[in-house]
Amino acid sequence: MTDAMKLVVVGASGRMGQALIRIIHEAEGTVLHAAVERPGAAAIGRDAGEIAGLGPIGITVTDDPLAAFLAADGVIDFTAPAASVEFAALAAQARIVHVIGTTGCSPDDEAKFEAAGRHARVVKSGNMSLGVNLLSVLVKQAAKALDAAGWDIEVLEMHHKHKVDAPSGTALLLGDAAAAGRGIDLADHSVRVRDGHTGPREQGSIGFATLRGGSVVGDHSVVLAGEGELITLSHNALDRTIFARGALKAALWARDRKPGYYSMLDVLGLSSS
Ligand SMILES: NC(=O)C1=CN([C@@H]2O[C@H](COP(=O)(O)OP(=O)(O)OC[C@H]3O[C@@H](n4cnc5c(N)ncnc54)[C@H](O)[C@@H]3O)[C@@H](O)[C@H]2O)C=CC1
Ligand SMILES: O=C(O)C1=N[C@H](C(=O)O)C[C@H](O)C1
Repeated sequence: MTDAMKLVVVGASGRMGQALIRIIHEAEGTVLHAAVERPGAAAIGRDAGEIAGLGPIGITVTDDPLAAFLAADGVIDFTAPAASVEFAALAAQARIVHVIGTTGCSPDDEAKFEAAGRHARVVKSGNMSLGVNLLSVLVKQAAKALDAAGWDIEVLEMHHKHKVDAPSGTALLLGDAAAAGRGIDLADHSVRVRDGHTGPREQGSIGFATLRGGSVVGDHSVVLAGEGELITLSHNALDRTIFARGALKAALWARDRKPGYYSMLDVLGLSSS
């Protein structure tokens, strides 16, 4: 029997960090090896289980990621772009699995994650849930079937008031899926903001609309708007455990892979859809 996979949670006291600590605690096949926070964070020196609402589990939150990574099998990272870039270099150095859920990353950051995949097994996705990844396959099919002359594509999202990046990683993932279905590059066709006298909609563009408020975990819709009819493909996240479970699945999947840069579609066997 294989040993339980030893996982480090970085960003341990964040919303996702706490959800991950709880899920790892109850899951079979994984064990929490270490919990890491940024230097100066209030959680440093506290018990990770206490922070996640489990009661003490004997893992003290540290600000030394490399020491944690060197004796671990993988790291799960829902933090911030600059932190994830730093962790990617350390995970490559330690030759471990790096699951990255962080959103709002720049093209330059993405290039660094891909480079880290030469030594680490990196899995990155703007959304780790099964539902959103399946939705992206449906969006790609719909965008392919419905031509740009007759059908306009708009991506809508709403998140909690604490979210710092926009459009969400999921909205961009769904926009990418729509663009792939149309055989175009999202970067050349996206309209991320509209304000003032914008003129009529440009045919073939993919628009984004962002809402923020309250405690919404994550709602996404892709609207395909035709003459006299609308098709709406939607996903509503009701609980952060869907992302934490997906991240754990990704870590276990990546454990026996060769170094590389993978997506959640690879993990779920949907990459050729
Ligand atoms: N891909 C997915 O399925 C999902 C992605 N996310 C993304 O995950 C990220 C985190 O989201 P939340 O947990 O809601 O944010 P949060 O702000 O609650 O947590 C982030 C944590 O990372 C910590 N952190 C920042 N820099 C660090 C460093 N250098 N070392 C260690 N820890 C560091 C912060 O102190 C904080 O505790 C965001 O980018 C969010 O968009 C969130 C949910 C699902
Ligand atoms: O910040 C969040 O909360 C979420 N971020 C991800 C995103 O940017 O799409 C995934 C999920 O929607 C929650």
